[in-house]
Amino acid sequence: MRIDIVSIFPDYFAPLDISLLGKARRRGLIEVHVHDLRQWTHDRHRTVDDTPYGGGPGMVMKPDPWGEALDAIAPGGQSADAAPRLIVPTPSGRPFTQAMAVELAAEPWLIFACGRYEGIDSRVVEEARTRMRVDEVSIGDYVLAGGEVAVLVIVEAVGRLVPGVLGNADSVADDSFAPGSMENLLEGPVYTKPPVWRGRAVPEVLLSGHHAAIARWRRDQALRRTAANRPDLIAALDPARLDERDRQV
Ligand SMILES: N#Cc1ccccc1Cn1ccc2ccc(-c3cc(N)[nH]n3)cc21
Repeated sequence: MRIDIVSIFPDYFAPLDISLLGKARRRGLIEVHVHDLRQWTHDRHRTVDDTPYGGGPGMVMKPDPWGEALDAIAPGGQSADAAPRLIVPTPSGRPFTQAMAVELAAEPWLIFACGRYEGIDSRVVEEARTRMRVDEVSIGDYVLAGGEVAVLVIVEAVGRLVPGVLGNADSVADDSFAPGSMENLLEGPVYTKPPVWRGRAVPEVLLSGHHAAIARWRRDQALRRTAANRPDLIAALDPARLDERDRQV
């Protein structure tokens, strides 16, 4: 997978050189190119923003630098061998979900546009749609100061799904919210050594070696945590998938 990221703060993406994604890059599983948008400005002040038409607070990112950046990064647009998918984080985008992460992990080439100020002139997305697939994506119902943090979130969620990046493929299949998984339940509690820590013992069942009982306990814990923190997910469960024991939890 190739990833291009365009931002006026390229240093935001230093974390992509470490940990899981850093290893994936060194192993050639993911190729990441970070670009400073200002390299496509031509004035002395390297201007990327201007006042909004129609008035209102703040500034808006000018279309010209973005148009030139996307032209330079994806000159072929939708040509056969280079079909990038442009992801534009915005508070007004479609919710980013695990299902979307799975979908994006199958793409050969993603380009991320990191807006700042009050956003990017809307004609940039409009024009990009004429030559590539574009997704405007929100990572949650809160407002960030720009798209960079959202891109780090998306790149991590997508990158870990790229085949070979995670050591143990099974852990991806067990992910909460994994599409096609039995149902959307939150992860239950996890434990490791020591068996007693500051007087707190690991639940006996996890030390029992009784796999059916362990699976049952884990499902109970997942149901309890989901009911407590995400009652909306419980409401969305298919009743047919809940057995008598589940209903008692
Ligand atoms: N746009 C906009 C905007 C609109 C109003 C106020 C502040 C901003 C700041 N901003 C500029 C770029 C940009 C990108 C993504 C987010 C973003 C995503 C999620 N899920 N929350 N925030 C915010 C971004």
